[in-house]
Amino acid sequence: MKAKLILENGTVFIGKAFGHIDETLGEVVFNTAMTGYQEVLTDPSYTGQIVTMTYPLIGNYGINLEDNESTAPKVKGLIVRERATKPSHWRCEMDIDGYLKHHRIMAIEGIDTRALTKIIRTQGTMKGIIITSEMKESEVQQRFNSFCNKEAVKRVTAKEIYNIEGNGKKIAVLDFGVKQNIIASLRRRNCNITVFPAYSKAKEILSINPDGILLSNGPGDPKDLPEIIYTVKELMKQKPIFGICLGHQLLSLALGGDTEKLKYGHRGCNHPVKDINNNRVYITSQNHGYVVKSHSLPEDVIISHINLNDNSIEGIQHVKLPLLSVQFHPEASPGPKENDYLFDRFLGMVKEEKVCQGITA
Ligand SMILES: NC(=O)CC[C@H](N)C(=O)O
Repeated sequence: MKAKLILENGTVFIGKAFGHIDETLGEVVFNTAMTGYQEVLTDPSYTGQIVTMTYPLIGNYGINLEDNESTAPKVKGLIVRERATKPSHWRCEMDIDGYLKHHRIMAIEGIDTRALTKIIRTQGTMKGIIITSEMKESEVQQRFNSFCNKEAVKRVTAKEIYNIEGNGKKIAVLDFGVKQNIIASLRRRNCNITVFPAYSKAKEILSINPDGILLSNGPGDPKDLPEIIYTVKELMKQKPIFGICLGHQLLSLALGGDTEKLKYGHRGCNHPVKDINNNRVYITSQNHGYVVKSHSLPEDVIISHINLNDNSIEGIQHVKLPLLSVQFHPEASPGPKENDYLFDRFLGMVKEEKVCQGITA
């Protein structure tokens, strides 16, 4: 069935609908990963967003149910150049069309994703709507005006506290939309994990007396979460903390820093980041639209990682307190696994090893 993608700036792309055929509205972003579409679809940080994959063929190895980053796709929609209709892989359990249909996610194929990406890159991230029937311009505008993603964390966080047994360090995970591979990375290190819903109070989290706290990734603007920033402020004086992506932004805000929206975000699997601690460059997996503002952090916070494409802040550490956070995804999924060492650095910090080296913020 013929479908249209209409952008907020008025550009119209014509393609063909697949997945769940309906109408969908979201913030249009692009991801440059060549593989890993399944992990992208199920990463809760994409809640409210329609993702364009810049790699031209998507779905060629199908979908397996083991590699998902959460129980269902979280994207608002998917845009591809070409959808593979005959996937081939020994772990393939279904094709992407069937998977999206099952979870009622709309997608569009046959789009010039290069042209679309160039628009986003030059004009910035904007809203978009995918429709299959005619819609008046005023109605499209109304849809755009109605879009709001402020409740995204509430939608994807755990509804209740749960525990995953382990005989290692006791780690409290604040779930803002946690990716499964963050949990798996802690499990591989035998941690005893307790996952808390995003709006849990500091007192509740501290009542289990964790050895360390992990602030997870998650969707939306960190500044929409003032209650959580307040909780982080209380926690950071008492326990070692590791923040990932949204968790890094929330920790930075709690420390007195500031965040801002990037023009078109960083989403992909090959972003070079320098770790100031060991002076090495790592290839990182990224998915964020906001970033910690340069020169906004207080003097006792140092920058531990920088992005070599645009020099933006990719990680921070506190000089006195055991606090560390990164903007990228050390758990990968999708992407290179070489940043996994950061989980060890965090657990080292929990064991009171010193990790403070960096440049003044
Ligand atoms: N992956 C994440 O945690 C994303 C953080 C935040 N929602 C952003 O877009 O910047």
